[in-house]
Order: sequence, then structure tokens, then C-alpha cells
Amino acid sequence: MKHSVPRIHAEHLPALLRAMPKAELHMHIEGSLEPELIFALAERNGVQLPYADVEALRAAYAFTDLQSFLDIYYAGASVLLHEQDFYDMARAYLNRAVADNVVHTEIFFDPQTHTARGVGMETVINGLYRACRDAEIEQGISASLILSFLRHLSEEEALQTLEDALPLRDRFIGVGLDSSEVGNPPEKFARVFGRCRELGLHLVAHAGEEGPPAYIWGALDVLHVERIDHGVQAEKDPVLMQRLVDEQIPLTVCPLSNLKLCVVDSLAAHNLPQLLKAGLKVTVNSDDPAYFGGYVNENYLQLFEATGMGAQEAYQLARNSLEASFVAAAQKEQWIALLDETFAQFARRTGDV
Ligand code: HPA
Ligand SMILES: [Zn+2]
Repeated sequence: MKHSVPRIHAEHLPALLRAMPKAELHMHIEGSLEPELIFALAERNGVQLPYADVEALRAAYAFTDLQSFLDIYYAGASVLLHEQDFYDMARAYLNRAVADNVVHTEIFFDPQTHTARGVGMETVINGLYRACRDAEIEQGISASLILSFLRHLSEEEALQTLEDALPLRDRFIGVGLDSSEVGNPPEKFARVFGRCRELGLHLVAHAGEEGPPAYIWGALDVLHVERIDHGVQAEKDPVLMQRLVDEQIPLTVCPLSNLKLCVVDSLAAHNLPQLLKAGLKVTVNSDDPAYFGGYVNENYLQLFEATGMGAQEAYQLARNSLEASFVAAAQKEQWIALLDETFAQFARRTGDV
């Protein structure tokens, strides 16, 4: 049933989008590395970068598709060597998330990007995990980690990565699948996801970002994922759309990412409003905020500005994000109560209760 949302004046919408408590369910921690931090870490670690300075690096952020982004994203991550580097990167992101009123975040990390350079699995996970725990204690944000397999590599390498991470099993809540989508369908990772399922890990996968609806079917039926990351290509397949509605499978959509990687021509042309209207459990996320022009609130603000969505949609998207998270039901209820209170406060401010 649709929740009734108090009327909010349009002029208050941006403040409401910023203030509402929300969860972020799709962001890659390596994609939060700002150029300034990349250069600071390069200097600290004596790593040579193929860019003269911060401006030259930023100027290279002109992407034409997913692969053109991934090439630069993996180059940027090469400055990460020590546990403290992973810690500093994650604390910088968590500070931004707190500022955006993110109450809970589920953070992807790509261990293979680092272990391939000789960085230890425990260096990666311990640095990220310590940052999450410190932010939780000092800033009150809830944060969990999701280990993501690189789909351009083999399933054997994913299985080895899982084995390497298992001694630290209590430090991540699930697994995902990212990197170059087209040509690397979900079926390639059936065995490793099967093993993760047996281990009781949460399962998600990128599907239908650039790839066809068949990849979303595969993620659901072969990998048995609980959420689809991106999923915007689902609209090409009405039977799939109905399935996503019926089962309320969350889609973690990333509007600015879709714009910057040319998945859509403009934010005004983004299909998120249609997906939401059709009854899909859609959420808004930042993906790789340092590369795509903004953290999660910027995604909400620019999307709402471009599409003309209003308070009802804002409420639904924030509520979806909390409901689609992997936290306990009692915690979700607390955050939803906080969301309701935020909307009631804005309605009182508007004098429009
Ligand atoms: O948007 C993405 N898609 C696939 N892989 C990724 N790795 C970081 N961001 C992405
Ligand atoms: Zn992503």
C-alpha cells in the first residue's frame, strides 16, 4: 500500500532530499578516491602516476562507456598499499556519507584489484573494517562491507579470492559482482555464488547496467541474488519487469553514474521515475562518487531537478533504501520512524500539514 506523505512545498524539496535519513546500497569504496587523495597517497607511498597533477587527472574523467571508466578507476586504486591507506579512503567516504544523512551504507570493495598488486587480503579488509567501526562509534553511521568479484577475471580467481577472504568472514556481510559486464554473464560465476550461498553470505550482482535483461534473469535464477545493482535495462523486458515487481527485488540505481557512462543521454531521460511508478523497489546511490560528479545527495538533487519528481517519490526512494538494506527488521523500523518524523517536520515548516 502506498504510504501517504504530507504535502511539502517545492521550494523545500532540496532541503528535504538532503535531510531525509537514507541508506546507500551501491557504492565502490575505490570509486570514492578523490584526485586530491590519490595524489596524497601516491606521494606518501612513492607511487608514480601517469598524470602530472590533480587537474590533469580530473581532466581525464571524460568517459564514453563503462570500460573507459574502469581503466582510470583501476589506475587510481594503484596508490593503495597499506592498511592505513584503505582506512583513510573509507573514513573520507564515511565523512561524506554522514554529511548526506546516510544512516547506513553497504560498501563494495574489490580485493582482486589490490591482491593482484601484492597487497594482502587482510591489509584491505582490516583497513576498511576498522574505518567502518570507528565511524560507527565516533559518528553514529552504520556501515558494512560487501566483497565484490571482478567479472572480467575467471571464476577460479573468484573462488581463490573467496578462500583468501574466509579467515575474515565476520568482517563482510556479502558478495557482489562488478567490472566489465558485457561478455561476462552471471552464469560464469555460478559455482562461486553457490558456495557463498552455502556460507550464508548475502548475494548481489551488477546486472543490466550496459548488459541485456538476460543478465538480470541470470543473476536472479542462477546466482540467486537478493538485489540487482543498476538493473536499468530491465525496462526492455516486460516479463522481467513483472517479476521484479512481484518479488520486490531491489534495484540499486545510480543516476549520475548512468549519465557519466553514457547509459542515458540526460538525467531528464533517466527511466528511474518510470521504474518507480511501475512498482519496482528502486533506490538511489552514488556508485563511484569521486568519478561521477557527486555523492548520494547530489544524485537525488540532480535527478529530482531534472525529472520533476516530488516529495512522494523522495519518501518512497528513501524508504526503499532502508527496506532493501541487509540490517535487522527492528533497526529498519527505527530508521523508517525517523524518516516519517523528518517528513512531518518539513510539512509543519511548510505550514501545510
Ligand atoms: O558501475 C560499475 N559497474 C561495474 N563495475 C564497477 N566498478 C566500479 N563501478 C562499477
Ligand atoms: Zn557499481
